[in-house]
Amino acid sequence: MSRPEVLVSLEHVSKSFTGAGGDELRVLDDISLDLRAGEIVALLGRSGSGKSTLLRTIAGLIGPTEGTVHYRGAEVNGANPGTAMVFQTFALMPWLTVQDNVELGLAARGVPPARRRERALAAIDLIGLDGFESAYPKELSGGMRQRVGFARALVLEPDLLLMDEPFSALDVLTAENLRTELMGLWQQDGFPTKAICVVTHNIEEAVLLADRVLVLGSGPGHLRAEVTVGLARPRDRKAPAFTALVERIYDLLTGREPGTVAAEPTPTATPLPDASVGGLAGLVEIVHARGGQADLPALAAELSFEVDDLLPLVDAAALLGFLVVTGADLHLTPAGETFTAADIQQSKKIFAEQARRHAPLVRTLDRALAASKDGALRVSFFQDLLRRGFSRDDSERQLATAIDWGRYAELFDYDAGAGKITHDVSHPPAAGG
Ligand SMILES: Nc1ncnc2c1ncn2[C@@H]1O[C@H](COP(=O)(O)OP(=O)(O)OP(=O)(O)O)[C@@H](O)[C@H]1O
Repeated sequence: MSRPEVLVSLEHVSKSFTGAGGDELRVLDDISLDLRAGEIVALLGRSGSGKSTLLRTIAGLIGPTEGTVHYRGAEVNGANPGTAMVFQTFALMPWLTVQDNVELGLAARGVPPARRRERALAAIDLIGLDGFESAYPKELSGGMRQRVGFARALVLEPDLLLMDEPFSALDVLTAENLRTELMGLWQQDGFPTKAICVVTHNIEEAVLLADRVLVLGSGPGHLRAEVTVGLARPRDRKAPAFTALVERIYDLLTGREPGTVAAEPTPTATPLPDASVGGLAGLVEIVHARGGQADLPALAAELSFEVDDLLPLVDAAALLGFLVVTGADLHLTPAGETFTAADIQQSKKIFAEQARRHAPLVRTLDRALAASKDGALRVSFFQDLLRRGFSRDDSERQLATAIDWGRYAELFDYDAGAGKITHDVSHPPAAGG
């Protein structure tokens, strides 16, 4: 059996933006992929991994810095004619009725008015907006507005429907409802699009919708793994095969990337997660309070946060050896247990020890200070070094995190006025680090 036709194909696509300081920020790195007729592909990754940039590149809304995008074999330069986009924030024209919003794209493509009207009515009907043709967006609930977003994209009958976190601005029930309806339509004959590519940072949503999940890694965004979801539709979130896949993808998102662990991790090879001491210690305490074990999605739901929001704290606690992450489960380690149970001075000592051992930038600063003549070093020295591996913003974030951690651990202090990192004289460094 021959494979379904390739609709859109990306070859060695990289994308860089020019940052605020004029420096180059690489957001996508060497991405190659094919999107084929008949499939739903989810692009899954953490915040900032470049998912939206990748989707906009597929749509031709932005051009790649390197590499090519092809639609049915023809190179795309400008808007990709085979795609239409559904946005997270609906992006409707508030001064136009539902009908006019849906017709807008057809007008831009030169479809005559009578045919426009006919096609818009069909799309409105398909997506369950019948009776709301003359309503204005402000009269509609979020769920209904996003239905307009879907109708406006589907009316164009794109080969490939692109969706950028289309359900994440909706409440949980509305989102679930719309997802289920969309999947119902997808399985019907006559659904006006051949393939769907959806951006999400929600693992369950990816497994619920997609035939293939492409997991993006960060810094810069790259394809980290591809997971095939061979489950029959409609899918049951509670089925063992479903939860097993979710667990596997959690491992891919939270685990270390193969090949990135150097013999002695360096500050650029092992960046510090963007987490304050207070934040990561709070997470360790919460896991401690739950008997040393917690399920990450359940914890996020309980705290009314997204899993994505908790990941930097999880990463930081795992880097420092306070938690171990297996799939979606967090387990307290003996070091985490002692850290939480100890008094403040003891906690600081444990933190200092773990940070020196496991947080490369903290270790680097600590060692450099120990070797300095007067126990003070210019922060710009480290900024310049970090710029070899990070953008300006990211190197500043790395230093801010290291300083926060080092201050708490009483390893060093920061004199912002002088722009110098200084040794915390009350606690001389341990010999050998
Ligand atoms: N036009 C732009 N100019 C400069 N930087 C940009 C631009 N667009 C995106 N970026 C940067 O590219 C990186 C990736 O952004 P992108 O929105 O693609 O990620 P994402 O994975 O979709 O994140 P999120 O889930 O938070 O939406 C970010 O660091 C972002 O600040």
